[in-house]
Amino acid sequence: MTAHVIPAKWTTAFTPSSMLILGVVLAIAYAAYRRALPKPIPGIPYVEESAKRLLGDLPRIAELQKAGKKPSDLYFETVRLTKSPISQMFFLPFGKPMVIVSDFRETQDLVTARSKDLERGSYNNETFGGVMPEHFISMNTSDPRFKVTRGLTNDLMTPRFLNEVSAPEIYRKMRHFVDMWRFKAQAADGRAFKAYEDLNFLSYDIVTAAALGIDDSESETVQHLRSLRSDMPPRSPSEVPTEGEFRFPDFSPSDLMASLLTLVEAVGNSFAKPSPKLFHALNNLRPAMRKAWSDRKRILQQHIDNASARLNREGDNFKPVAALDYMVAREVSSAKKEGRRPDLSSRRLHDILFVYLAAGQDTTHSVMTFLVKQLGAQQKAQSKLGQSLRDAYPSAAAECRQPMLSEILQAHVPYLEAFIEEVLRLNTPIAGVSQQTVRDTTVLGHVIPKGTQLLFLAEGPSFHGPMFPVAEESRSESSQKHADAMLGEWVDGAEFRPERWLRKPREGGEEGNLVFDPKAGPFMTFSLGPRMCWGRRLAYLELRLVVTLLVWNFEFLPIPPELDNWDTYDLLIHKPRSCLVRLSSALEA
Ligand code: HEM
Repeated sequence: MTAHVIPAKWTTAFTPSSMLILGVVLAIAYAAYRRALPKPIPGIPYVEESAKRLLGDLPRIAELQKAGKKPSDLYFETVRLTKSPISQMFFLPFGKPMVIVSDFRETQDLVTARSKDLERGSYNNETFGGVMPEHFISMNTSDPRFKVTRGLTNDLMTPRFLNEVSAPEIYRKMRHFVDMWRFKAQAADGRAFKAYEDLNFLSYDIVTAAALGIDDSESETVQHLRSLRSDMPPRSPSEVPTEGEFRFPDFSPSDLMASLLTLVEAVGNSFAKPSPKLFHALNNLRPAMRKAWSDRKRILQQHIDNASARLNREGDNFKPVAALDYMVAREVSSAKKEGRRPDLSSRRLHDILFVYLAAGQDTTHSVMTFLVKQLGAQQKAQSKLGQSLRDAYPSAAAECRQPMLSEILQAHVPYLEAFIEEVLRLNTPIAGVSQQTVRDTTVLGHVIPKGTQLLFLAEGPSFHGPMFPVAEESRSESSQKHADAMLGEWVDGAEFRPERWLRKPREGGEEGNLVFDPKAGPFMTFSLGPRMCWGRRLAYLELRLVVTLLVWNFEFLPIPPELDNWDTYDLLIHKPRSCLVRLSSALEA
C-alpha cells in the first residue's frame, strides 16, 4: 500500500489560520451579496424573482425587448403583474427601490398639493445634466440656480410673446409644409407615403423658427421641397406603382438638426443606464458626439452673434422675432444696468437655447406623428373636425383661401382642442415622470423613505381604463379633503373619443354650444405641479396651427390594413414605428 501523501504546500495552505481567513472572506462576501440584493419597502408589491437577483428588474427589459416590446413597457408590465396602484422595482445592487404610482388621484395630490415632499432628484438631474447642465431642467427646485435660470426664460411663454413673436414664424413654416405635402400628395396620387421624417423636419423648422428665428432659406421643409422638385425624375404612368407605399427620395438633415438629434438620443440612451453620469462621461468621447457638440456650439453662437449685430444696428427699433432675440436683448440690457460687458457666449445661454430646441422638437414630433395617424384612422372625427373648422372660418371657406393667422389666434374651436387633447391623452409621448422624496412620505398608506425615486405613470389605469380600487382612508388628508375636485379615471379610456373633453357651458349655455373642458378627466401628458412642462403653451399653439392647416388643406384617407401598424418604440419619447399618410385635397372636395 502506498501512503497518501499531502503536498507540503497544501498542508501550509490549510492551516487553521488560513481556513479562518477564508471563512471570514466568504462570510464577508456573502454578507455583501445579501446587502446588495434588493431591499423591498415592506407592504408594496413587486415582481418576486426580481427581488432575488442583484440587478433586480433590469434583466426583464431584455426579455421584453426580445418579445418586441419597448423598455418603458417594463413599468406597465410590473403594474399588470402586481395588479396594484403602487408597486416597486429594483435596478442597482445596494440601490433603493423605485416606486411606481399608477393612480392619477394620488399622483395629482402628490405633485401638486404635496409637492414640497418631492424634488426633481439626482437621477433626472444626471440624465439631463450630461447634455444641458446649465438649464433648469437639470436642477432641483431648491437649487438657487433654478430660480435664476427659470426667471430668465419666463417671458418666452407668455401668451403675448407667443402670439406676437412665435406664432407668425410658426404659421409661415406651416404654410411651406402644406406646399410640400401638396406636391407629395399629387405625386403619390392616392397612395400612402412616409410622414415620419417630414414631420420631424416640420417640428424642427417650427421650433428653430420660434427659438432662433430662421428665415425660409434655412427651413428644412423649403429645402426638402426644392430638392424633391429638382431630383424627382418624371415617371411615365406605367412606372408608378398602383398600390403599396409611394417612396420619395430621402432628404438629409442640416448640421444643427443632426447635432440636435444626436444629443437628444444621448439623453434618451442615458435613461436606461444604471449611472447616467458615467454613461455621459464615456459617451461624450465618441467622435459622433464630439462633432455634435462642436456643431451645436458653432451654430448657436452664429445665431447669437447675428442677433447681437442686429440689436446693435437697430438699437431702439430692435424687434425680437424669436426667443433668442429676446434673450440677447435682455442680457445686453442687464449688463448695461450692472455696468459689465454682456456675456453672449455663456454656457447658460447656449443651454437655454438648446433645451428650447431639444425639448420642443422631439415631443411635438411624436404628437404630430400620432395626430396624422389618428386623422387617418378616425374618419368620423376627422369630418367633424373639418366641419368645425369651416364653421369657425366662414369667410375663409367662402373665399376658398387659407384661414389667416389673426383669425386662428382669435377663434375658439372646441372640437379642435378636444381632438388634440384626445391624441395627447391616448398617445402621450412620455410614459411617466419621476421625482424623488425629500423626506419620509406616505403614499397610498405606505411610508416611502426619504431619497426614493417615485415614478408617476401618465398611461395605463386611470388614463386608459379603470383605476385599481383604493380604500379612501389610505389616501392622504389633502386628497380626502379635496376628493370632489380630484379627477379619478377614464373608464372607457382605451377609446378615441374627443367628445370626452367637451361639456355644456356652466351657466345658461345653449344646447349644442359645447365648450372645451381641459379638466374633464385624468391627463398627465405635460406633468403637473411646479415642474410641469415649461413649453406647453407653445406646444398647444403649434398643434392648433398644424392641425388647422393640415385639416383645412387635406383629407386624410384610411391607411390600407396591410400597411398600417400602431407599434411604438421609445428612448425617452414614444414614437410610432410606422407613420404613413394617404392624402387627397380637402379644398377640391
Ligand atoms: C406636446 C409636446 C410636449 C410634451 C408632451 C411635453 C411634456 C413634458 C413633460 C411631461 C415634462 C416633465 C418632465 C419631467 O418631469 O421629467 C416636460 C418638461 C419640460 N418641457 Fe415639455 N413637453 C412638450 C413640449 C415642450 C416644448 C415645445 C418646450 C419648449 C420649447 C418644452 C420644454 C420643457 C422644459 C424646459 C421642461 C422642464 C421643466 C422643468 O424642469 O421644470 N416642452 N415637458
